[in-house]
Amino acid sequence: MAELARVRVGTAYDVVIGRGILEAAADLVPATATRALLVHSGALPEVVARVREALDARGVRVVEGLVPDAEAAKTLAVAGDLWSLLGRESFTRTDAVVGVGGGTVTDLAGFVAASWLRGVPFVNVPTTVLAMVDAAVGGKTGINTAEGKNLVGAFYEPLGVVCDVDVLATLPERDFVAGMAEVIKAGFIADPRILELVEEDPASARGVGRHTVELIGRAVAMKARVVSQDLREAGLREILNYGHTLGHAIEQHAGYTMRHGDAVAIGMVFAAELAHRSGLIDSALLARHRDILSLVGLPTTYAGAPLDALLVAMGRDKKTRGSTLRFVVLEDLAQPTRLVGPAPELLQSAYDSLGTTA
Ligand SMILES: NC(=O)c1ccc[n+]([C@@H]2O[C@H](COP(=O)([O-])OP(=O)(O)OC[C@H]3O[C@@H](n4cnc5c(N)ncnc54)[C@H](O)[C@@H]3O)[C@@H](O)[C@H]2O)c1
Ligand SMILES: O=C(O)C(=O)C[C@@H](O)[C@H](O)[C@H](O)COP(=O)(O)O
Ligand SMILES: [Zn+2]
Repeated sequence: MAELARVRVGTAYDVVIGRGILEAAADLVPATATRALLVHSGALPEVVARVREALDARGVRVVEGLVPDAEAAKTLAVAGDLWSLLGRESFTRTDAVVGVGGGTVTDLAGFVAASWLRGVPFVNVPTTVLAMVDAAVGGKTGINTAEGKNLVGAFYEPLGVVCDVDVLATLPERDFVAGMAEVIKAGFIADPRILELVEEDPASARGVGRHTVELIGRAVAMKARVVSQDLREAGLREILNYGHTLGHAIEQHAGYTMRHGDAVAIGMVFAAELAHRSGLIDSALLARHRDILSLVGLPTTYAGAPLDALLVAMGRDKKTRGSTLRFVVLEDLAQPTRLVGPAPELLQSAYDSLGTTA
């Protein structure tokens, strides 16, 4: 058991990154808790068993909250099933929710914790790269609706986040790489050293390699800095949405069958095209987007829908004001800004460029 890094998020909680540290999740559950709802998808029985045993050892009675895998977990029906379970088990405000899994599980578990009795303690045990660096950190919880991604949710912070890098050994490469989209996002918006590390050793972005722990640590630290200043997304926090305006619309259009990280990768290329075509970034920075995303195996092209089919969902993006779309774009590396109300022709030409490999 080794703790490798600890990142404080605001004044509220720590994200601990280490090896063999899963059991630490049980220590984060308040001493007053007599029950814990263990939310997981059944995909990682050994990981869940270790957390369950650690809770048992503390005298906390574990209630199994088995949910569907991936985006199928983030629905009103699944949240409703968990609320019913909490009701049947008479969960009180001193009891806890523990989410063990990828970002879909931690988003759902956090939302259920935020809404049950208007808020009960919860702990995150992220098991994907994406959940470690992003979803489990920062207090955004929620579910999807047919109309859009994360349209229902709450800002609600965990008591702590335990990232055990050892669990990534079983993560399929495609899911590992999808999580790296959010790490690369952190590189473009705030921490260019991330981009250098990936370019130097792309293997560390495809599976656990020599730079992986540093990549995770840097991305977590970046997110912690941002959310510590702007938990409720009054302004600064919007930068974390780089690539998400189009990305979320693609996910909704595809019926939530595409990996979030893949959609965000495409969305970042789109945002870079918007910035380049608006005279904000040069062709080298635009090319760096396509190059680094391709280097790790992320998609950079998309022709799955006409732009018109995505504009409705983009209109429901949380950054939209009235009917004015707002995109996070770069004006230079690590200098994010907003592009407000881009002309339809600009949107179309940037979008058309995604249909090619140019
Ligand atoms: N709340 C936030 O701030 C925030 C930030 C980023 C993303 N998200 C959300 O996170 C979700 C995506 O999360 P994700 O990419 O982790 O997807 P996911 O939760 O669907 O996990 C991907 C797949 O990996 C499997 N898996 C998980 N851990 C594993 C492991 N260690 N070994 C083997 N298989 C494993 C899962 O069972 C699943 O099939 C999206 O819904 C997205 O909207 C939220
Ligand atoms: O934490 C944030 O803020 C983010 O925007 C991080 C994103 O990577 C994440 O996908 C988030 O869930 C998107 O939030 P939303 O508010 O656009 O639904
Ligand atoms: Zn995201």
